Amino acid sequence: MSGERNGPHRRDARRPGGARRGGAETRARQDRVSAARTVAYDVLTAVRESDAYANLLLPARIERARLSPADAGLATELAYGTLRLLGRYDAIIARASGRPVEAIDPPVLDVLRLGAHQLLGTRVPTHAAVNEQVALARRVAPAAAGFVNAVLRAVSRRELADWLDEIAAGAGSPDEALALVHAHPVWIVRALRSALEREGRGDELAALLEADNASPRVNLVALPSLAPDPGTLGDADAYSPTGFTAEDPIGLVGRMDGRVRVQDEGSQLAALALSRVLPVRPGERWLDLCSGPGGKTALLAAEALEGGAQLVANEAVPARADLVRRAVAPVPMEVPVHVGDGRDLDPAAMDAEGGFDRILLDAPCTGLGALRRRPESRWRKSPSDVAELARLQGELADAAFAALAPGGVLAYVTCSPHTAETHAVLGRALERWGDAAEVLDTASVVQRVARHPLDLAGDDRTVQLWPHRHGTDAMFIALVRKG
Ligand SMILES: C[S@@+](CC[C@H](N)C(=O)[O-])C[C@H]1O[C@@H](n2cnc3c(N)ncnc32)[C@H](O)[C@@H]1O
Repeated sequence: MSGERNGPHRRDARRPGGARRGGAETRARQDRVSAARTVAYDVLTAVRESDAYANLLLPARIERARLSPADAGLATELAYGTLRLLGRYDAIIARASGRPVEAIDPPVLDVLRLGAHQLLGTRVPTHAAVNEQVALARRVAPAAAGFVNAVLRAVSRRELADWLDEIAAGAGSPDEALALVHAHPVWIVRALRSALEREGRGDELAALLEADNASPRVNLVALPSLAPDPGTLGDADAYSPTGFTAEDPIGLVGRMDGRVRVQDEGSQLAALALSRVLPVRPGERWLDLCSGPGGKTALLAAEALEGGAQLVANEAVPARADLVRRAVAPVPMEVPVHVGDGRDLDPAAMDAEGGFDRILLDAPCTGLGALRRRPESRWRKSPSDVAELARLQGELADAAFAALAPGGVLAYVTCSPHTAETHAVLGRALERWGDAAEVLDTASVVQRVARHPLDLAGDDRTVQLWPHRHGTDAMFIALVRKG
């Protein structure tokens, strides 16, 4: 063993300049950063500097770097895990370095965050995590390599549980402690708590925050009548009758020509609540008002085809309207996709003079119900987004309700559980609509649609799904009938 180690040195020493080359080789080895870490670091940089979306950027970077499946998995874990838990790691780095993170150069801070995640959130051995991050620091901020080494060694000297106790103890309030430990902004912790408390389930808050920090499974939808039964393709979902998981989801999607798609189970239940609220009368007219990128439109189209209804889609953003066209292409029926602001909705221009029988308003929202899917999103949002979106949601709801035919049903859906976007928008809309509107027992409809009973809480008129309780995104669904 010692011979193996000494061999190269002896050989180098006999050659003129050999010792120098040996030093250079050692330095080169020390400076090596694995491709997976380089990709993860590049993604962190792009998210910080250019507001990039990690879930869009990462696959392209993985492909460009030609990572093996194992390295792609490591790069994904490092980038997503670091971004999700950023607030927690910043608090730990501040303590380990003895200075506020605002005083650390952003590129160096990203190196430290990536290192902290390897040390506290993965099984990467300590020496590999520290050495590679120091090598990365030498590449991106050479003067800070010693600092990175010292901080990461300090981080590595304690277990995660000890660090969490320490940052919780240093927090200014119980809410701030929860926010630091579970890596959510405080205002989001408060919003989620108040949504759970509204259902009498405030004690589930920690479970919800933890569920937001886990990677969601890849869930699939088999378009009814067009794809084989979900149970024959993989493991059927617990709740969605059209949903399932499979061993090789992406391969399966590739082979099924758009008839099998990636779709969250909660999104499927939201679309099915509308398509199955009542038996479909042939010739019914359906509208998907805010349809991009078209996940729910595709499912609605398959359901409309089965029942003999017609479907029209609308989307404000042209590029997203194109995605809707692509999503519905495998369904053998014509689904016109309009581009326009849903608030200016004109049923006559969509060939529905008498109004629509069913409208899905899957409203633009903060997406606080899908935090596990978009790792950086929680740090980018602010309470002012909520107020702005709530106004838009109310205006879209008014336009949708006005476009319903008598007896028609509106599904108001958000992938946010924030009560300002759910109950408050709905409550104010119902006041404006008065006796013309009746909220249906949405909970019974969703239970009837679901494969197995769901543990739903709160008011039966609306449904709130949750990642920690149902394994879905936190979708809100309310069915409203026009008198
Ligand atoms: C929550 S997403 C819809 C997701 C879609 N239902 C699906 O399942 O794939 C909301 C969509 O509304 C669009 N949108 C935003 N403002 C709009 C408006 N004023 N009118 C119509 N669509 C709008 C957004 O571009 C976005 O594509």
